Amino acid sequence: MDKIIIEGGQPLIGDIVVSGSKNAALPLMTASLLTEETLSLSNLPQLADITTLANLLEGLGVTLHMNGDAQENGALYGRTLDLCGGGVNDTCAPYDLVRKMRASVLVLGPLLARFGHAEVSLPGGCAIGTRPVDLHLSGLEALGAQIDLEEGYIKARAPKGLKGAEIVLPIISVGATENLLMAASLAEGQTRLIGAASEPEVVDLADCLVKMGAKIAGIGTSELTITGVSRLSGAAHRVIPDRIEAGTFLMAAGLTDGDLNLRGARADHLKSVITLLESAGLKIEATNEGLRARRANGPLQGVDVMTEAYPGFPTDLQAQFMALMATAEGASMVSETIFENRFMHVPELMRMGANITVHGGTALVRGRSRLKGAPVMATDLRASVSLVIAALGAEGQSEVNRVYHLDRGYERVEQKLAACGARIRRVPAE
Ligand SMILES: CC(=O)N[C@H]1[C@@H](OP(=O)(O)OP(=O)(O)OC[C@H]2O[C@@H](n3ccc(=O)[nH]c3=O)[C@H](O)[C@@H]2O)O[C@H](CO)[C@@H](O)[C@@H]1O
Ligand SMILES: C=C(OP(=O)(O)O)C(=O)O
Repeated sequence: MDKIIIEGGQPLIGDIVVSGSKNAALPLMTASLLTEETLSLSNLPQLADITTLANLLEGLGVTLHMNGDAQENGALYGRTLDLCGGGVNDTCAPYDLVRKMRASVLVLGPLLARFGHAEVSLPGGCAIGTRPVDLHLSGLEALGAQIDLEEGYIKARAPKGLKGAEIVLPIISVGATENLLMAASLAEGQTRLIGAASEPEVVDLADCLVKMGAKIAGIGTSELTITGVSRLSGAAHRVIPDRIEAGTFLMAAGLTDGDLNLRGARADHLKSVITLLESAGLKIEATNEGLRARRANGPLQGVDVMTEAYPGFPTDLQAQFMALMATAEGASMVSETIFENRFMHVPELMRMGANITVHGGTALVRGRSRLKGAPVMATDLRASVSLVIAALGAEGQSEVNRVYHLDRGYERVEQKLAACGARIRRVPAE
């Protein structure tokens, strides 16, 4: 397995172009199953998760054609992917592909709505929590689907098609909202989705569905009204910039006492993050190109945070924020309310000298002036990057193992950081 070696202590100074959002791109790709025409997605990041989903869609019969905007070391970036669902001839998403990535479950709604049947492997538990899909399933049942769980597979049928209904989501779920939004777009009649997620990635999907001919009201709010149509068409859509990648680099600027220009970062998607980082002592300015981040003056201060659904502080930035707080003056309470097992970066940060005590879903971080480099193990995507940015600010050398997690969600991360002065290199597996 590849590992990353980092010599810490260099301030990150320079420009970073923010990539297209992984969590927007994945549901958008599954929307190609809703139509026999071509969906063209630009600004697609090059990531392991995108490849996994592309393989899954190709297995179902979607034809894929990739064009790149820029090339580096033979790979294409800022790519445009044309997906044509005209030849879909299989409605089964097998375990081998679904287990690699939970977002695969997003093929369920579109397949069921368009073909009247689908079989999708249950994604199973994963590192950050149990992550059930009960809300996806009960929502589809409300739309008239019959669902059975057999041999680890979700077997869904709607031989007479889906019918609009009122669905109340008791927990805000990004994935359930996306699955139900896609399914309801091709259902007969009107669906009201109450308690819907309003994350920018959900909005991006809804915007694309509207371009494809869907009728959706309330986009960006917690109540979506979808009037089903009998068919959707192709469309061209640009994936939004990755707010989680941008937020990660904002924190990296703070951790290394650097000065970063994040080209393409959208302040409107990062309001709660910017407010929190400013109260911790970062100066974040909107520029013509995106966001500029550096320390305001002096050391960072400990501040408390609680993860929440959008527009609250995102769980996908909790690990990175904890790394930042590990070197702030004073203490910080970090409360994780979305996933029950998302503190796996804690023992690894402690190997670097962080002082953290965990009680249930809350971690008390007592800051110290500097962390020390150490060999650490990446356990999930955001935990991995928290270790990378902690190592960039630490004294001495760190070795981050199991970086395949990082490759799921951060495009060319070593190149982007090295271009801003980081001493970082990847050691490929032997
Ligand atoms: C590919 C993608 O976009 N992943 C993001 C998506 O994941 P994902 O869509 O899986 O996350 P959800 O918003 O669905 O999960 C939120 C909470 O709802 C619970 N839940 C969810 C569905 C369900 O049927 N039953 C249930 O109980 C989950 O266990 C969790 O506690 O949103 C999360 C929350 O912002 C992010 O951390 C992930 O990065
Ligand atoms: C948890 C994440 O992704 P996924 O939902 O695909 O596991 C993430 O992007 O941080």
